[in-house]
Amino acid sequence: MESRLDSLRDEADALLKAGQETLTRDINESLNYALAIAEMPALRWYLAAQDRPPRADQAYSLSDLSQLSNFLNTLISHNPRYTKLVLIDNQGREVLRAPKSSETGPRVGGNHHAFTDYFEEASSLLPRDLYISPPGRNLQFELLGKDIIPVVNVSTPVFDAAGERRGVVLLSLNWDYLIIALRQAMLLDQSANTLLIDAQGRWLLDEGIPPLNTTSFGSDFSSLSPLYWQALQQRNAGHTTVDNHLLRFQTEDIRTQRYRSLAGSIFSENSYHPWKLGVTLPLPTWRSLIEEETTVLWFLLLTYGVAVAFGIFWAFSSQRQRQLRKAAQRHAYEVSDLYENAPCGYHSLDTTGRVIKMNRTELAWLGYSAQEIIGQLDYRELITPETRDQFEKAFQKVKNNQSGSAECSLLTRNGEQRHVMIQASAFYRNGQFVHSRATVFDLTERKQLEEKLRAQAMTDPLTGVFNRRYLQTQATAEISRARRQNHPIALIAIDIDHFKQINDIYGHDVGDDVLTSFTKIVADLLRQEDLLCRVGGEEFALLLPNTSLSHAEQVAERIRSTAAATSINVSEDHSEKVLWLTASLGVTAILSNEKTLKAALKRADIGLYQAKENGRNQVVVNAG
Ligand SMILES: Nc1nc2c(ncn2[C@@H]2O[C@H](COP(=O)(O)OP(=O)(O)OP(=O)(O)O)[C@@H](O)[C@H]2O)c(=O)[nH]1
Repeated sequence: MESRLDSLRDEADALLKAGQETLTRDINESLNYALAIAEMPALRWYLAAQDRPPRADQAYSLSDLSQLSNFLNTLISHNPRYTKLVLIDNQGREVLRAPKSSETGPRVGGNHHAFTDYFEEASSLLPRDLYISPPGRNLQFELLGKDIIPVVNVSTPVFDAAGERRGVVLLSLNWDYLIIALRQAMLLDQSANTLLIDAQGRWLLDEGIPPLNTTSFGSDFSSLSPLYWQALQQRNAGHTTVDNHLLRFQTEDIRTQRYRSLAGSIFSENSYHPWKLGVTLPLPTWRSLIEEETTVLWFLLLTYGVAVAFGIFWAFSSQRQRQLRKAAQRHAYEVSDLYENAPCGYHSLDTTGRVIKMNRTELAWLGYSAQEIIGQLDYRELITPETRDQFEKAFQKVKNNQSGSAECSLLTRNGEQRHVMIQASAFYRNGQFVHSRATVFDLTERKQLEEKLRAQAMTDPLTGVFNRRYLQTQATAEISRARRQNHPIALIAIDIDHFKQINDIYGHDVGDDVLTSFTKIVADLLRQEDLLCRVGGEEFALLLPNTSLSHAEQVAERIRSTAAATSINVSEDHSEKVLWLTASLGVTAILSNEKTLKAALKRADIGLYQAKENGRNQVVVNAG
């Protein structure tokens, strides 16, 4: 926009300059024309001849004068710039007029030119001085063809060769012709409008300018358009903005400015000068700029398109970036959550074994906070001394960039132990061990389950005492220990008497209750190291480590007597019953040469059989 304004100013300068030159050139030419005519010798002589008859020795004959008249007639008739040429004598009488046939101008007869401004002014001027009348003033209109046109009268005095004043030459300029030339010179741009206003604010052109299109020559422009008038009055020349137009104007005084000829002084009426010559150009708007410059339009459209495309791309890409960022955050959170809250423990140790990282799960197992462990403790301090060796071996392997695993027991803060499996590998960088990466599986529950299963496999589910299988496994160990320690070891076989009757009378469930109660009666009589096992339906075997045969007999007798003296409460069909029962027992010692229980069991069974045979509720020792 700024550059368009600059170029608009340049354009206005150029147009104004063209107008100035046309105006100056045309007026100058007219002035020179008038001077040249006034100095024609034939014309001087012709004027002088008006006062006295020509002498025979005169250089010019009457026919010459006729030729002069024809010459001037032809000159003016063929030059549309002038409407007439008039020679006036010192008395103001018209002595010659061209064109002869012209009916233009006020018909001044007699010496009536004597009272005109052009005659009065020129009559007092020196040779080569000129007078210019204001355009179209008073009687300065002429009928040309069918139009009444304004004229400017240019007059200059005529002197003869002796320097005697002989009259005045009047040349009338066709003002329309002059301003058409002016406007043509300034109409290079269709949107440009020309202004020419005299010092009184009179419009000197034939047409107005928008919006004062109806203005015509002689209108009082100062009151029709005060805005323009005010702007023109403020300075002699310059640029200004009026009514969305750029106005470039210049003060023109044809009496003084740029007049290049042999003329002397130029006179005119002061109140009509100087004129203001100007040009207006509409100020550019964005719309006009775009209309003028389709490239600008395309550029703007392109810029707009690129901006919109970039905006859309940016919106999509930032949305995509947000989605990616969110996905990355979610992923990071999931990874962190997986690490921290996995069902197994994770930790990393530096080369010395110090904990540098540990997840929440393992911290929870151990009962410590991260601050208490990370960077503070050697992992070895968390392992029971019994399993520390296994850890150490595995850790050395890991430091050598191999994978290592160890089953260890961890010591928790509250003194419990957690049996774990640690599997680890190394994080190496540039061939250097940086830290270990270990996964810790808690085997405590599995261990407990294993023990439970093992215990179940060794236990009689009804009575809770050991079963036959356990007796056989454990007996071997006990026998070997007894032999090692040279301690006696004894075995008692126990069988409840007439148990079948209990089942038959009270039912199998009551039989089960009786079995359980009997077991408790026996177990309560035993030491911790004694091993009571249910080896059959109502048969029990009792292994007594560090017990002699005689002592075993005492134990057997105590069992028998207690069982016989202890009532057993059972319920049958919602009624309570009290039962009494007895048991038969066979006692034997495990001999020092026996490695298994087999023979001893047989002996004890024989003793038991004898007890049954002897009437039941008794103890029989079978020493073997
Ligand atoms: N309720 C119950 N009965 C059992 C169980 N195991 C075995 N019995 C029963 O115990 C009874 C054992 O009977 P027998 O071998 O004839 O011996 P008894 O009746 O005790 O006679 P003696 O041993 O000769 O005094 C059988 O009826 C078995 O069915 C058990 O787990 N529960």
